[in-house]
Amino acid sequence: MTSAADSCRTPLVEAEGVSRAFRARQGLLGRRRDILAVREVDLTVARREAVGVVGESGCGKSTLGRLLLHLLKPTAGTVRFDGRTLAEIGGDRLRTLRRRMQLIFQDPYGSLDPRRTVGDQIADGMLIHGLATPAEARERVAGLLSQVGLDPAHAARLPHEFSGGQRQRVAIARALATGPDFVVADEPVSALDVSIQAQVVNLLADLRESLGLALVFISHDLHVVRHLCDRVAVMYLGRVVETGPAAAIFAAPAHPYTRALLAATPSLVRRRDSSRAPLAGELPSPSDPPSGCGFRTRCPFATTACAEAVPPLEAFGGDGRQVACVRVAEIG
Ligand SMILES: Nc1ncnc2c1ncn2[C@@H]1O[C@H](COP(=O)(O)OP(=O)(O)OP(=O)(O)O)[C@@H](O)[C@H]1O
Repeated sequence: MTSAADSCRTPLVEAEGVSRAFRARQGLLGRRRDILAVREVDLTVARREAVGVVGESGCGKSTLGRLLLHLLKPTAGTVRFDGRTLAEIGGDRLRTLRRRMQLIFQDPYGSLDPRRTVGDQIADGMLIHGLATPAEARERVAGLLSQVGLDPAHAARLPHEFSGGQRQRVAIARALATGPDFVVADEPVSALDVSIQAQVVNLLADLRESLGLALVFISHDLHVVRHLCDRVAVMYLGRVVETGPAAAIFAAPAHPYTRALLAATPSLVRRRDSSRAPLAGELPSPSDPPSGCGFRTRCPFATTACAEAVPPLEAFGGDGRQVACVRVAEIG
């Protein structure tokens, strides 16, 4: 049996060697091919920790988020939640764990039923999991709405009666209704007007703090990730190429891809830093990645050695970071 102290030390979520393949057609009439959307990813999320997952479109961020929540099954590797391997449990035990993990989507309108009141939709999780009677659920819905900054009297409204930012607040209230300790937020503000993105990000930051949530925050907005996250995992073609404390990575990115990604966000770049050139060239197809390091075809530092083997993620810099690049020590 594990003691309470052991259980606090165990990461809440642990992905080990996780991969996920999809069979997909290339173009309208093309052959079916396997796309390895996520490749041999190791990632841990501690209790109360916020981990940002960043990278270009198609690099596997959403797939990884769904694997961590067991909404998708890995084709290889394991995901553990609170010390238990999710693929090995089922039935009631999995349902009990499920209420502790929630997903917040990019598009709150798409994830809310347009014909049901927001109150009923927020109450669903509590009723399905038997956490409350209908009367208790109504009361808790009112509390959740005020917790996310909405008027509790608006529980009887339909989703279209809210603005985009308010709808995302409703989606957050719905995710919190089952009392999760792990939340994956997949681009939760990118569909919103820029003027209200910060309000929703601040709400997420406050809720994380007050409720002690572990959060995986998937985003291509590096400013938001820097503001919100303790740690970052940078993905390229399904693999994590750099991971470590957010402050260290944003101050001095080590992997050539992280450097390029940050260089593409001008206000994050120190002036006259010539080691960071923005990304050149096309993202290779995930169904036909380059041999060796996936980034080598766009990397200004690549040599023939980079084509030979996939570089492992290795400790670098002594600040808790890991980098998958055989040249990282040389390129300074
Ligand atoms: N259900 C699916 N069937 C086939 N291919 C898929 C499926 N889901 C994802 N993919 C492919 O897997 C790769 C990774 O997709 P994923 O959505 O995880 O990336 P992402 O980094 O979240 O992208 P974005 O930022 O655009 O959401 C892409 O090439 C995508 O086309």
